[in-house]
Amino acid sequence: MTISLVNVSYVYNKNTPIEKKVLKRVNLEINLNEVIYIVGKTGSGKTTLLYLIDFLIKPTSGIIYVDGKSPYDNPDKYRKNIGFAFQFPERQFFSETVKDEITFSLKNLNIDNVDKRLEYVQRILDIDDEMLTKNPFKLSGGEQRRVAIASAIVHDPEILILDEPTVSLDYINEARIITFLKEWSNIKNKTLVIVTHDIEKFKEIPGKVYYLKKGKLIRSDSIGI
Ligand SMILES: Nc1ncnc2c1ncn2[C@@H]1O[C@H](COP(=O)(O)OP(=O)(O)OP(=O)(O)O)[C@@H](O)[C@H]1O
Repeated sequence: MTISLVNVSYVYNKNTPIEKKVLKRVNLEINLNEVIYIVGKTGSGKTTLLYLIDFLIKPTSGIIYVDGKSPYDNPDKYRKNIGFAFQFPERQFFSETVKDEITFSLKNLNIDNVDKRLEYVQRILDIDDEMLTKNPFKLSGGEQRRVAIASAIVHDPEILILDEPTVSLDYINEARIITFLKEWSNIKNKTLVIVTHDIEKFKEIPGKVYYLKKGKLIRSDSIGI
């Protein structure tokens, strides 16, 4: 799956006194097997850009294509191929147990092999059986982050989008996430889009780097390629 943004602009509260132009004529192509980093200061529009890439919002102007077609006629069809872990995991949780949280999308998308898929994400994200029985809202920050990512990848999407996956994690949890990302990015036909304000942390995972500055998306030197 290739996602293309062509001259995409985004304005919050357009034509009101609190209008805020966030993205200005952004061009970006996300191809299969790529790792893409989006870096920028706080408030530069990184999360807004991710919402556009997941078709959660529509551009104010410009066009988004998926494999040459508009995703907005049937966004769920295309979203099946995308996993999104938000910056604040507790805002994406809604289940009473970690197991229900992780397996929700499998039931929702009518995917079989629930046990196998669950086992896989438990292994790759270091989630033990005891954690499965816990309330996701009561986990530590590092555990919540792993559960959020597990929920985002359990249906085996092609594209994984992560908003600040390592922010406010201790060293051990950060290392776990980096190890997972290395493993996942090496799987064939997977694409990774990572928003971060700290690109240094990801230097072991080669990828293209883009900077968001004053609403413009600028290609920078790649890391590790
Ligand atoms: N729903 C909204 N309504 C109005 N303005 C918004 C809304 N969401 C975000 N903004 C504003 O748009 C700008 C970009 O926000 P965004 O969250 O995309 O930035 P960011 O780069 O992800 O920031 P951070 O690194 O702090 O998470 C900010 O100035 C923010 O205040």
